[in-house]
Amino acid sequence: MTAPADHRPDADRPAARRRATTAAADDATTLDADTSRAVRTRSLGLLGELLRPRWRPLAWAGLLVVVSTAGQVAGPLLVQAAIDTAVPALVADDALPLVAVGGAYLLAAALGGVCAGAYVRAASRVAQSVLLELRRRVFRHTQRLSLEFHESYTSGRVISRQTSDLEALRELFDGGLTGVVSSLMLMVFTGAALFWVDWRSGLVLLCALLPAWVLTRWFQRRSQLYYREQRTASARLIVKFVETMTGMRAVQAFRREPASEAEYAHLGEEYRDANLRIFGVNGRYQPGLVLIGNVTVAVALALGGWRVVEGTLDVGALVAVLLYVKRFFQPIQQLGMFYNALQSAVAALEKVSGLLAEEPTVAEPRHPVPLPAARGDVHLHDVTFRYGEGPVVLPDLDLHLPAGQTVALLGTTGAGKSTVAKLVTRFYDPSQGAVTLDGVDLRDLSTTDLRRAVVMVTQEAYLFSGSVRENIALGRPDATDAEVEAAARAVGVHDFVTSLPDGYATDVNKRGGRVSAGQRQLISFARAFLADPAVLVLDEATSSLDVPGERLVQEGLRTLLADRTALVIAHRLSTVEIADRVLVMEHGRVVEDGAPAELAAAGGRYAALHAAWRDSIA
Ligand SMILES: Nc1ncnc2c1ncn2[C@@H]1O[C@H](COP(=O)(O)OP(=O)(O)OP(=O)(O)O)[C@@H](O)[C@H]1O
Repeated sequence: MTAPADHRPDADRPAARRRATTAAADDATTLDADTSRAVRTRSLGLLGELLRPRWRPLAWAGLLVVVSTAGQVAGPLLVQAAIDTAVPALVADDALPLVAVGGAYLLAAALGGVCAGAYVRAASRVAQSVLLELRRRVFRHTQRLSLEFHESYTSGRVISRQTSDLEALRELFDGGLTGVVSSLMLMVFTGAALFWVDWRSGLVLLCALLPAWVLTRWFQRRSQLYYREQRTASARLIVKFVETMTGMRAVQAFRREPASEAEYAHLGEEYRDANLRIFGVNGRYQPGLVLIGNVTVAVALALGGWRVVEGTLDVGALVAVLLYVKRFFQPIQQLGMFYNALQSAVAALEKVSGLLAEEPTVAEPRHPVPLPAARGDVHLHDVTFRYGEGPVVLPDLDLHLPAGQTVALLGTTGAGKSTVAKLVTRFYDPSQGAVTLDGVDLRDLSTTDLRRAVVMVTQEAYLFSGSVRENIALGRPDATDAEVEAAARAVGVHDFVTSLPDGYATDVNKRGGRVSAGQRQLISFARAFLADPAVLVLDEATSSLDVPGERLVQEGLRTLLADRTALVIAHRLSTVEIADRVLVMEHGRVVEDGAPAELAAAGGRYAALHAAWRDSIA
């Protein structure tokens, strides 16, 4: 057995810092400078990782955008050449220069257009493949994360990572990003062409850049904050919606509809306000830029006109200058608009990269110890356990479950029964001590060996959409029809399945395929029976079944538990009676341990519980 300290993942990294930069930081709208930098580095790192293997198509897209921008920027230069050179030549009866300039104009426009189209197609292909990979990664990674993560990170938040955040990135990639790149390119080329035509007018443009820059910085700071707020508000809205819909039974049973509606409406208002703040800041930024652009055109016109009169600037050059100055501000406006999508996408990327940076707390061992055929000897060696930084739930528990024994676990609510189950199935690792299977620390087993050897059947007996057959074969998809049927027969659910409209092919979620709570449990027993683990952990359903239903489930259970180590969180007397051994827990400690008949006679807690059960049946 290895020392527990060796198994702690990320032991050298302060937990608080890790938490602050990963998914836990999601709800924060303001981050301190260090965290903000760490979040940015992480997002850029992710982006780099996604783009690096796609450098060839990216380089091709880059080439196309350069050619298309050059084609567009050539226009005013050709207009200048037409006015200052070709028209005077035509006046002197030489039409050739004008034909040449006209032809060049057409060629530049055609080249610009064709390359712009090709660029959009090339860039979108890269963008779509990046999105597809990100979508897959988020799904794969979320599935890999330990139960601890899923118990603390609500499903609504996971859903918004996969939906609205990836959607924000899609919006950016689809419309925005290609536009941002071509706009930036257009600005650089236009500025350079302006200096080329007349550097003095270029200086006028440079002066105008200062107020434009100040305005843009102001806009950036504001909108960054507002976009974070907007995304947080949107995630809260989704969380509330998902929670209400998944807990609909409780909502309706306790008539929580008005309260839920009020809370949802409040969150909706917060979301609306966050959006309004974004529009407010946009509404000031864009007209501000237009104003700066128009003032610059006016100044360039006045100065240029003056110099034309003086004879130091040609009319054609003045026209080209005005066209360039006007064109220079168009992409800035476009950038301003794209900035929204960019902000939204940056915030989304921060969150998605946070989720991807979460490490499974239950880590896969680097050098797993093989355990091809487990016997099922389970031992909790002096286990102490607490959830995260919370109070100690299990103080120093030493428990041995010999191979083949059926153990019923009883105790008051909150005593720690499910926690023991989660440790035996390694959904959590002990804070101190170790859990071993056939003498091997669970932390040293590969997930495949562990899940083959130890299976947990939970109260909910979750059925996935698909056929009954697929549901039974969940743990062994390669099982033959005969094996599936044999498992169903063994636990006594075969007759029920054959009575369904399409037998084993019936879709459990379709009409006619609806199954009762007891049948659902039997199907999940058949699933566990087929998986044939050495150790079975079962959280028995508390739902009361009718007497024939209960008898059926009980018989199924008896078959399922035979010949394997079983730990059953028992809620029924009949289950306890088929157990070889009963453990009664209280405040994380085992207070009674023995054969059911022995404990019933001993007059302790189990005896009292046993008597109460007997009375309730009588
Ligand atoms: N995910 C969790 N995070 C933090 N604390 C938890 C978590 N799950 C359980 N606890 C706490 O650990 C203690 C033991 O809980 P556990 O679920 O093991 O009890 P139990 O005996 O199975 O109770 P029940 O019969 O009600 O299911 C309780 O005090 C509970 O509040």
